[in-house]
Amino acid sequence: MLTSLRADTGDDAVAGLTESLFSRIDFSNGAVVAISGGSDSTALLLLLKDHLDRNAPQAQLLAVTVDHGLRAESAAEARAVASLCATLGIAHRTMVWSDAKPASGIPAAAREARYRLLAAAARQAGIGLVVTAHTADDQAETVLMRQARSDEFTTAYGRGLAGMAPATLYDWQTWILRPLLDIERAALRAFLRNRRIGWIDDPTNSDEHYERPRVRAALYQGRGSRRIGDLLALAETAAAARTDRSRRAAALIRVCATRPVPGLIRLDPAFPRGERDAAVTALRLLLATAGGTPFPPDEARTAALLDKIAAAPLCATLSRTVVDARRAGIFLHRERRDLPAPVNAVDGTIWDGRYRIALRRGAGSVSVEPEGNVPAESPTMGESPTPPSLIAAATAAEPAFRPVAAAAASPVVAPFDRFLPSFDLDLAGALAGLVGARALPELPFDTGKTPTNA
Ligand SMILES: Nc1ncnc2c1ncn2[C@@H]1O[C@H](COP(=O)(O)OP(=O)(O)OP(=O)(O)O)[C@@H](O)[C@H]1O
Repeated sequence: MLTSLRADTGDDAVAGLTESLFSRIDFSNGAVVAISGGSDSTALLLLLKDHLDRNAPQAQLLAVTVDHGLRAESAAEARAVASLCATLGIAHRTMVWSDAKPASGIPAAAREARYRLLAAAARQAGIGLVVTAHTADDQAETVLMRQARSDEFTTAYGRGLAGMAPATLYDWQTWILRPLLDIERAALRAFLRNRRIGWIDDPTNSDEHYERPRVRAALYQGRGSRRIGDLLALAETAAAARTDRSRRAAALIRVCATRPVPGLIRLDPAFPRGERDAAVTALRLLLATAGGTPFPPDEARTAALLDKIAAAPLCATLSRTVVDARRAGIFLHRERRDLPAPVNAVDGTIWDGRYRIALRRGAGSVSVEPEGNVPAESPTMGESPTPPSLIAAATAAEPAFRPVAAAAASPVVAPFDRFLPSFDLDLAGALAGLVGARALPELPFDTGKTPTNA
């Protein structure tokens, strides 16, 4: 639903608005505001500053600008933002994207770099929260772009049509919140004019060589607000459906999945008989987690696999994961093909998409490679013995360090480790519990209402 903010808004109305935007967010560990100097992020900075001054004056507020180095003016623009922040008494930092730029796919690479640098600035300041100024206009554009790409099936119940999540966990560590998703850009600009604050217009935002500006132009040809309101309503319905399906998939995993040994997941034979959409979603995410792939396998292929599993026995591979369905259960483990070659273990890096490496303090040179052949023993897991050949196959794909005690590997939930949208928090938590990954960091917002759409 669109929230209104009008040009003639007085202090009381702004206080009411900021209350509705920010009061469910816990700022006690501070916040980074991602500010490009454009209208949206400048307005966000002012609104949040107002809110914190009134409600949490001790909270640390840090404005961060990423200088992508893609336009001649970018460094000067970052300085202009720094100077605005100095006037407002807000700490500011510029992070420079200094890596070599790719020949194509610049917007995606810039976005990737932007989140990495924003999260790094937050981490270095001891802040766990980044706030961005994505607006209702941005959300409507996202839905239009995804509509243009998706097929009928995704359009009906698409993950994509839910648009941007109001919150995303980045690197399983830093929360990115988007509190302005219900507010139109025009309203934010009116607010800035009212306060006599200027902003920078980035010419890339209207460069129709890029997809988003083309979609933006098309959006306004269809008469702004009404169209945006319709697209937001569509996104809200899709988000609710997606969150619901994701929660049912999480419940299925909690009931049906266990981990007999590291690297091996066992599903109860009842799993394929769960609600179909939830079972397909659960299986997609389980396959990606077991195989260490950032994207889950295709929905249609996973649905076909689920049908075959129901008619076990079966041994098949999807998403680098062997699926072995037999009387004792349905077992998933990393396939042996294309495991990483022996390499030097680097602290904090991810091995095979599945494990985060932590070197022990003072460890010298450490190598990591797959465990390889192990003798098949036959431990008994409660009442149901796990087939020893499966334990051996799963263990063979586990990481082994040399020297053995110089490092440790902790499991990660591959499809959500980088970006976890709030729609899937419950599902990510169920997967983390299953594989023994680190628990999710505490939520800095109230999940009962927005910003999780839950
Ligand atoms: N260079 C940057 N430095 C810091 N944050 C940024 C930068 N670019 C974008 N962001 C953040 O991401 C949000 C969305 O980015 P996008 O490029 O879609 O914004 P925009 O429409 O240009 O918004 P704005 O008018 O605030 O620049 C911005 O509102 C801002 O919070």
